[in-house]
Amino acid sequence: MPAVQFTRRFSMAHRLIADAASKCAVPHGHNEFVRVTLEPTAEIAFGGSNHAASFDQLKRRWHGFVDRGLDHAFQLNGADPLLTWFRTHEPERLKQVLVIDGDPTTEALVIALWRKLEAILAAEGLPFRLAELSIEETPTNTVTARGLTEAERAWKLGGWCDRPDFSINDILPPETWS
Ligand SMILES: Nc1nc2c(c(=O)[nH]1)N=C([C@H](O)[C@H](O)COP(=O)(O)OP(=O)(O)OP(=O)(O)O)CN2
Repeated sequence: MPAVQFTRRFSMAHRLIADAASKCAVPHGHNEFVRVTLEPTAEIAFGGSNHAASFDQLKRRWHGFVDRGLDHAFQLNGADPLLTWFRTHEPERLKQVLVIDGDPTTEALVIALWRKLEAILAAEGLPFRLAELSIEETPTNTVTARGLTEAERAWKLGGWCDRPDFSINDILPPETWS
């Protein structure tokens, strides 16, 4: 059955602190693209709508998350002292701070977004499975997943990854998640 593919652009900043000598330990940003491929798990209503779900149904919550959660978020390692700085001095900006267990690499974000989109598809009852998700970090660097391993699913990346809402960390209370 034909698969559908959607692409959304977002701006982000991050820094990678595991290697203190890396140029990426300094906060820097990218304009990125997230591309997802969804395969229908239900029959297309041939001769009727001729689709298993409209593009609007498929994209509404996912692109809502990209636009309202991911776009212009600062992605930080949960152990990064900058997180403490934001908690202490600019708590009002925490809604734009994405927190990951370990460095916020593009690989980690691909796994986090895979889990987020699966949660959204389940919550929306959409008859589709996620077949591929890729993030173009720069014009020369793209990271792609075509499924998750058991370890990637079990990784305690952050509870927000498995919630079908717009949250990007577990610091703020539930009333801020949508
Ligand atoms: N495995 C990973 N390595 C790196 C990541 C990552 O997400 N996963 N991210 C970075 C930095 O974000 C960095 O900004 C990108 O690094 P780099 O490839 O050096 O970027 P350039 O645009 O300079 O790449 P060129 O292809 O050389 O133009 C680093 N590493």
